[in-house]
Amino acid sequence: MANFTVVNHPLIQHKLTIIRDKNTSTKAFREVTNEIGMLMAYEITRDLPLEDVVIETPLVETTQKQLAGKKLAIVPILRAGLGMVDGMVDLIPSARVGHIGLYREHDTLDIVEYFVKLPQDITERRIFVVDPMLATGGSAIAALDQLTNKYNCKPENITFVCLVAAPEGIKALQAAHPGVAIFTAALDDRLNENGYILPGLGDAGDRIFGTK
Ligand SMILES: O=c1ccn([C@@H]2O[C@H](COP(=O)(O)O)[C@@H](O)[C@H]2O)c(=O)[nH]1
Ligand SMILES: O=P(O)(O)OP(=O)(O)O
Ligand SMILES: [Mg+2]
Repeated sequence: MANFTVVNHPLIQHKLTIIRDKNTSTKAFREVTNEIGMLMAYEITRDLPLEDVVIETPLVETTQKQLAGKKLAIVPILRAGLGMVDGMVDLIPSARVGHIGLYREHDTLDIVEYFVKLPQDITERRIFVVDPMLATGGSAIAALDQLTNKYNCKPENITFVCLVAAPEGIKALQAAHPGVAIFTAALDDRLNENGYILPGLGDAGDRIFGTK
C-alpha cells in the first residue's frame, strides 16, 4: 500500500502488547500510550530537513547539522488522540498543538464534529494528525477534510499517525486522502460488527480517561 508504514520497532511492539491487555490499569495505559507516542514521533520525524551550522567544539571549529527550523504541528483527534500528545511533545517541544474534536455516533458510526482549534499559521506547518485507532477511517477522513478543505493545508504536509489500524480504515483513508502519509504501530485483522478493531485494544478514549 502506497504511503503507508508499519513501525514495527521491538520497543513499540512490546509496549503495544501492554496496552492491548485488558488487565492493564488506566494509569499504565496512559503512561505507555504516551511512551509509544514518543517513539512514534522519533520515526515520523526521520525526514525533517537539516541545515549546516558552524560551531566550535572545545577543540576545533566544525560544520555540523541542525534542524532547518521547519515549523511543526501536532493535531490530536479528541479524545483518544490526546493520549499520545504529551509523549510526542516531549520529543518535539517546539511543536504547536491543535485540536479536532470528533466522536462516532454509537449506532451509525457517523462522525460528529464538536470542536476545532488550530494554530493560526497551520498552512505553513508540517502537520501530524494523531489518533491511536484507525477503524472505519471516518474520524481520520473527517479531520483531514477539515485541514485540507477548510484550512487549505497541503496533503503532502500532513502525516496521519495511529497505533492500531484496521485494513478497512487504511483503504478508506488512502482513497479519500491519497497524498497523506500514514504511520501505524500495527496493522490488525479486521473490524467487528460494531466498528471496533480486532484484536485491537478496545475503546482507546475510555481506556485513557477511565470512563468505562
Ligand atoms: O477499536 C476501536 C475503534 C475505534 N475507536 C475510536 O473511534 C475512532 C476511530 O474510528 P473510525 O471508525 O476510524 O472513525 C477513534 O477516534 C477512537 O477513539 C476506538 O477507540 N477503538
Ligand atoms: O472516537 P470516539 O467516538 O471513540 O470518541 P472518543 O475518542 O472521544 O472516545
Ligand atoms: Mg475518537
